[in-house]
Amino acid sequence: MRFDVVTLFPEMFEAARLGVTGKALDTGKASLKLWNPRDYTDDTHRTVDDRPYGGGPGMVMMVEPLKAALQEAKAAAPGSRVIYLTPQGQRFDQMAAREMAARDGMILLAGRYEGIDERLVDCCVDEEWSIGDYVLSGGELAAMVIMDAVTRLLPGVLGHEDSAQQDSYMNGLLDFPQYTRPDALEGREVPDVLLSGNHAAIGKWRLKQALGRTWLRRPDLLEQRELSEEEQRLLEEFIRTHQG
Ligand SMILES: NC(=O)c1ccc(N[C@@H]2CC[C@@H](O)C2)nc1
Repeated sequence: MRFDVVTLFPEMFEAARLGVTGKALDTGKASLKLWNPRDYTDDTHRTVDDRPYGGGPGMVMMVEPLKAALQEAKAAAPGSRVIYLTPQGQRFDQMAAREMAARDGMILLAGRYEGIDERLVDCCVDEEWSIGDYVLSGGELAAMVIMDAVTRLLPGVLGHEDSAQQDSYMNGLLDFPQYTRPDALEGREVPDVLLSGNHAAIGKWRLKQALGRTWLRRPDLLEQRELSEEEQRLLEEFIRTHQG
């Protein structure tokens, strides 16, 4: 997976070199190259933004430096589509992460200020994506969210292969509760089943908890998900005990 990012703040992406994403970069499962539009200016002030036509607050990123940076990135990553991070984009979710993880790479365009000149979107952007209905001061954090969600799905990146599969949203349910040592803490105990070593019972308990939590917190997710006979029974059991 090749990530190319067009950004005025390449230093922000040092964060991607930590943790699971850092390991993916170190082992070559992913690569990251940063392209700064400021390096593609030709004036002494290295100008990348200007005032908006039609007036209004703030500044807009100019086409030429962005286009020049994008063209270099495209030459270096010919098969990669250009993704612009923006609240106007389609909503990113786990399904989109799975689809993107199958690609060879992507070029992520992170804007700043009030946004980018629309003619850059028209000429050079293939897809617009949003990580949620809120405004950020730049597209960089949205780009890193997508990079993280995609990288952890790449084969061999997560220590335990099926832990990505177990993740909430991978099977359309929220995650079951997790516990680790000590087994008793200020009178709060770890559920006995988890200490039993009975893996069938543990699996059933976890599925029941995932179903129950989804029912309690995100009933909308349940509506979109077919339940098997066993899942339906486990959920009904959860609801009965939940209602006391
Ligand atoms: N919700 C999101 O994914 C998102 C993406 C980008 C963003 N802000 C940038 C700054 C200027 C313009 O390029 C857009 N805010 C929110």
